[in-house]
Amino acid sequence: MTSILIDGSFLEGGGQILRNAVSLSALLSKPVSIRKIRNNRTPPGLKNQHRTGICLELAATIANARLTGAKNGSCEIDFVPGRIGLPNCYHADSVTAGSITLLLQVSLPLLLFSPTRVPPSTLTLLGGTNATMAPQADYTKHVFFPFIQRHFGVEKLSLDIRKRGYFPKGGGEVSVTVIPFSDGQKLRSFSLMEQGKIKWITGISHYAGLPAAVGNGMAAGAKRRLAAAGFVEGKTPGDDVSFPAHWKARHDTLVSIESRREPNSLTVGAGSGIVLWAELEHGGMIGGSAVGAKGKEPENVGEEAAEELIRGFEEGGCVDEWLQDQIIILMALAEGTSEVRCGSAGLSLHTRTAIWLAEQLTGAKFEITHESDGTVVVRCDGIGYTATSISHLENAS
Ligand SMILES: Nc1ncnc2c1ncn2[C@@H]1O[C@H](COP(=O)(O)OP(=O)(O)OP(=O)(O)O)[C@@H](O)[C@H]1O
Repeated sequence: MTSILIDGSFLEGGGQILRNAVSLSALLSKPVSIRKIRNNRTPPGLKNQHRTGICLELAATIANARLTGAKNGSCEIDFVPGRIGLPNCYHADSVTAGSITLLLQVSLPLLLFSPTRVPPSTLTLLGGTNATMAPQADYTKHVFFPFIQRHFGVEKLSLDIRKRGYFPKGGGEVSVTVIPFSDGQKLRSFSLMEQGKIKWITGISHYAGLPAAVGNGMAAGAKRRLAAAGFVEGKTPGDDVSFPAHWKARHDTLVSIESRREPNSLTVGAGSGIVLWAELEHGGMIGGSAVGAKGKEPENVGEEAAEELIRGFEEGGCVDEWLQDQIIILMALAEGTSEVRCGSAGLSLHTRTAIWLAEQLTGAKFEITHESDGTVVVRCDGIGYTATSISHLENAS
C-alpha cells in the first residue's frame, strides 16, 4: 500500500503532528511517511523526548508496525502499521523528564480499539508527570479522561500517578488501565454548545522535596485569584460580597484545592505544580495549571493557574484551549456529528493542525463557525470508526 506523505512542518509543525499521524495510521491501517519533522524548531528533527516521547516505538509495538527513521535528529520517519495487538501490558520510558502524558496521547486511541475487551490493557509510563508545555498528569486524569468518558462514551479508563517526576530529573511513573471497546462499538458523537454555570472548581497543589509552604502557597494564591473573580472557597458568595448581580447567579461555585505533599520515597527530585479544573453545568470542562520553578513565588504559581482557568471560562467556551486540540482525533473517529463551542480566543494552532491532519487521514469533515458572540464552534462529521471496519476492508479486498 502506498504511504501517505505528511508534511511534519505544517502549521504548528511540532510533536503533535507525529503523535496524531501515527495513531491514525495505526487505527486506519494506512502507512504514513512523515517528512520535515519539527523543521521550524531548533534543532529540527526528533529529539529524545520525541523518539520515545511521541512513543513511536510504543505505537509500533501496539500496532505491530514497521518503523524506520526514528532516531534522534531524524527529520523523516516511515510507519507501516500491522494489526493492533490484543490487550496487553505495555511499558514505555521517556528516559528524561519528557512528558508521560504525551506518551499517552499516541497510544490511548490504539488501546481503546484493541481487538478484544478482556483483559484490559495496562500501560506503565515513566518520565515527567508534571512538565510544562504538556498536560500535567492530573490534568489528563481529572479533565481529559472524564471529558472523553462523558462525551465519547469511553467506559473504563483509569490513571494512577504512582510517583511524580519533575523536571529535570523525571523518574515519575504513571499506570493507565484501558478497557477496549467491545467488538463494533464506536465512539459517540456529542453536542456541547451551552457553557452554563461552573458547578465546582477543584484542584491539587502538589509538591515534593520542598517545604509545606510551597504547596500551601500555591493553593492560597489560586484561591485568592479565584475569590477575586467571585469563586469563593467552600461557600457561595452571599449578600456581603459585592459582586455585580449577574455574577451571583453565575458564581455560586464551591472551590476546593488540596495541598498534597508527595512522600520522599516516591519522588526522585524536588518540584511542584498546581492543577485546577472546573466542571460546567452542561458537561464542559475548563482547566488551569502551572508548574513551580526556582525563583517563582508559590503564590504566583497558584495565581497563574487560577488566571488560566478564569480566562478559559470568561472566553465563553465549553472546553479550554488544551482540550480543544486533544479531542479532535476522537471527534474524527466518532460516529455522527459532534459539535463543541470553543472560547473567543479562537482555535489554537494545535487545534487547527489536528483538524488538518484528521481530515487528511480519516476523510472526516470539520466545519468551523465564528459566532457573533466571538466564540468559535467546531463541528465534525466523524467516520464512525470501529476496530472491525479495517478487517472488513481487508476481507473485502
Ligand atoms: N498547560 C497545559 N495543559 C494541558 N495540556 C497542555 C498544556 N500545555 C500543552 N498541552 C497539550 O500538550 C500537547 C503539546 O503538543 P506539542 O506538539 O506542542 O508538544 P511537543 O511534542 O513537546 O512538541 P514540540 O515539537 O513543539 O516540542 C498539546 O496536545 C497541548 O494541548
